[in-house]
Amino acid sequence: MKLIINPIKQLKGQMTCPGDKSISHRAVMLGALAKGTTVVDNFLMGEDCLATVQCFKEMGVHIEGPVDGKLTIHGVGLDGLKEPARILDAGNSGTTTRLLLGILAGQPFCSILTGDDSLIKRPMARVTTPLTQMGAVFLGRQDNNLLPLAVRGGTLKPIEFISPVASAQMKSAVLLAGLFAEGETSVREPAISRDHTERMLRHFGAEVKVSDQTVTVQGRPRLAGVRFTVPGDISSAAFFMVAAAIVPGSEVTIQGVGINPTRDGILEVLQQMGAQLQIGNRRYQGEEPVADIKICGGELRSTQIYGTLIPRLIDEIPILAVAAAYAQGTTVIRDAAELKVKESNRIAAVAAELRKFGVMIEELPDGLVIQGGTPLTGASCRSYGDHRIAMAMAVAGLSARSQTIIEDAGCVDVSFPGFGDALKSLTVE
Ligand SMILES: O=C(O)C1=C[C@@H](OP(=O)(O)O)[C@@H](O)[C@H](O)C1
Ligand SMILES: C=C(OP(=O)(O)O)C(=O)O
Repeated sequence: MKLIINPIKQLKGQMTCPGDKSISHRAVMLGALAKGTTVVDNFLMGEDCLATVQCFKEMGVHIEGPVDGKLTIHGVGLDGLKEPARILDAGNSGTTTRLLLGILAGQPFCSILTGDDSLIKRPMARVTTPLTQMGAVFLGRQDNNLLPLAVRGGTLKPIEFISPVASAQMKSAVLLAGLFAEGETSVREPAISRDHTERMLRHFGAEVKVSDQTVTVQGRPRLAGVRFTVPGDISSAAFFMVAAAIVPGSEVTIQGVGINPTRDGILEVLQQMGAQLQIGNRRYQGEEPVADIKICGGELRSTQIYGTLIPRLIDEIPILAVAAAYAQGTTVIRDAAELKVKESNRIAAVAAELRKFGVMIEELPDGLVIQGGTPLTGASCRSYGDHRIAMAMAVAGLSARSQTIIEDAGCVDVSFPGFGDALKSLTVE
């Protein structure tokens, strides 16, 4: 599938974004491990979350839907998963893989997990190493670093894990494994990463303590099914926030966006860049804060993005690089080496594709330097099979001087099915 983007006059109107991807994955996982029924509304019907649903069905969990965003999970309890007869396929999803490895580590059975061409290149030793310390046995290429991975789980012992990277996937893998260990399992991070696992564990009835950068979970909790609505995904809203910000005269309101403080770095950065952004109607959906976000087009200025802000906006860096290309001055992004091990090497992909629009951009080992303010020409872009690169480059084309084409853009369905239609519905040509 190709996305063809013609320069537009304005973006105007109201929209909602699909459900949060991180929260949707966790809802399936904890719903399966709970006793009783969990009903989730606004579940993300993206390919990544559907892969998670399929993996749990393979382990004997009865799941209905998703139909129109409603998913019903008939939980089997902490000890109720069954040995899967088939290889579990996480598709393109790092979150499915790493969190599921944490759960598989605690199962008294054998399982094999694999994924697509991108996922089988992404590092997994970051989770298999602590999970091995807890007592799980893995077999995989490069010292248990690469999928496909075979897992023999079993009785686990709790650990105090000091994580070298601020990664919610690493933290969550160890905390989920900690559910199957007697006693307290803790994870200390160098900076705080998204805390959806911690919030949702509490919602299902687990005991979770947080102090500074350390999270502790008490093993063998009684998890009970819950009902909740998944907030709109701020990482999907990000494309429309930046689109509205860079196209003069635009005015877009995105309703029901998750604004969890461990995820809201983009709001801070866009405000620093001078974007006209209003956050209103703040409320809670379950354990998660949400709000309506209104954003209007105008002049942007460059900024610096680094340090503890990075984990709070890690998935928004490709689209923030597009905002930087339209901003006056030089934007510097540092401390983001993690971008090299996402669905693509996002530092290299953003640099290569924005150069095609005529943007002066330099790659750093851990970031990017972007010279903004020069008008962009249209470009013919690759997606690298990476949903966030495809959507970021589509947005870059909205205010360019000629047509932009994104090849191989079907990958947007990983996190944002209907992205193209949502864009069209707000476009004033
Ligand atoms: O836990 C999660 O749901 C996620 C954590 C982040 O990855 P890392 O933990 O690798 O930083 C993020 O990039 C990913 O899209 C989703
Ligand atoms: C990095 C991402 O996801 P995952 O790690 O789950 O593949 C993402 O959605 O940008």
